[in-house]
Amino acid sequence: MSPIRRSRLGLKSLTCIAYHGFEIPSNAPFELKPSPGKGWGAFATQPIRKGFLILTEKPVFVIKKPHEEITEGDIRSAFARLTPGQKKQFLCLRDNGSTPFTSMESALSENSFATSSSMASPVHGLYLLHSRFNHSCLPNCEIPETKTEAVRSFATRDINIGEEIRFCYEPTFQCRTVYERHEALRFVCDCNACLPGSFQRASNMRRRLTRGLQYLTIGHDLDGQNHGTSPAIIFDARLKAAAENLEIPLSARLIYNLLAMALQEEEGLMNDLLIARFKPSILATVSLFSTARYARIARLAMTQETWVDKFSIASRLWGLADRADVLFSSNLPRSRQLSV
Ligand SMILES: C[S@@+](CC[C@H](N)C(=O)[O-])C[C@H]1O[C@@H](n2cnc3c(N)ncnc32)[C@H](O)[C@@H]1O
Repeated sequence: MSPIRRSRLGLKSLTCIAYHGFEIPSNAPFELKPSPGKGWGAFATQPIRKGFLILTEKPVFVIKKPHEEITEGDIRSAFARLTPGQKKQFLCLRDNGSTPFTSMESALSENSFATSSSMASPVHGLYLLHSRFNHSCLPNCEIPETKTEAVRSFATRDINIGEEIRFCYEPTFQCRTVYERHEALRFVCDCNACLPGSFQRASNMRRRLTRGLQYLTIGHDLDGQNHGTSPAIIFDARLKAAAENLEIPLSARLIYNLLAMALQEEEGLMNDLLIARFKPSILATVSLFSTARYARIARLAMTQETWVDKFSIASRLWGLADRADVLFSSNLPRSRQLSV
């Protein structure tokens, strides 16, 4: 049989065994192989310590356009500029490790990352290796947003040899129930938070609560909008209005922030990247207390080892009004940056 055949993309495609031809850096701590029920995936070939940089990867090509404006023609032009070796690897891409993609657009959307968080200059890059990482709602790896074209993955906990390396495809999933996650993913994830059982039930509750706590502290929902009743996140109309007007008192704001962190810790989602993202705003809230005794309690809370303990100490502030509350809510642009 000839190794060359016409693919459904209308391009000459190699009959390659999916992904065997991909060039993995010799020091990369993983291999690509089939992952039961998930096509192919990346599996640790050595123990990977928490915080370890797993892979830095440059894109095969980038397209500087919003995702919805990228056309088949844009991708064909980018493809035409590739080296023969890169073309060969691109043509080895398979939909979930099995069938050839039906269009260049679907090949790109399954294998790309948006690398610019700026709405003004969106960039989509095609990444052969990171696109092999499967999803988990309880991941052991994270690929932080980046403004550079190279994307990097980090271990968010220790990963054992032979364990699959998986990241969460959508950051808002920490606030979404299993039903909402599967609807967005369009496949059924098999992690502990998704499999029916007591962990899943507790997980749904934690994630729903985290979403509500975020609404209370940022003043809007995950999509940046204030929501009426559908879906109802905050049922108490006065509390909801206070959140949207950023009138939640400092004491409650700190408690909500710490409870959200404690819930993520309990869920198994806590990691150094998450702490780096949220701790500065929590410390900023702590620094705003002007009543000496409240400020002392807030600082004491932050010295505790776990987020549950931090929350537990901060709860002593519940219902207490600080002199800085008014200042805080009248300083909207600044206070919007101070929440989880
Ligand atoms: C970017 S690809 C990941 C690599 C892919 N498994 C492969 O063989 O090339 C994304 C696709 O992998 C599959 N997938 C990823 N995570 C999964 C999971 N947790 N459960 C089931 N399928 C998953 C889905 O079909 C998804 O559309």
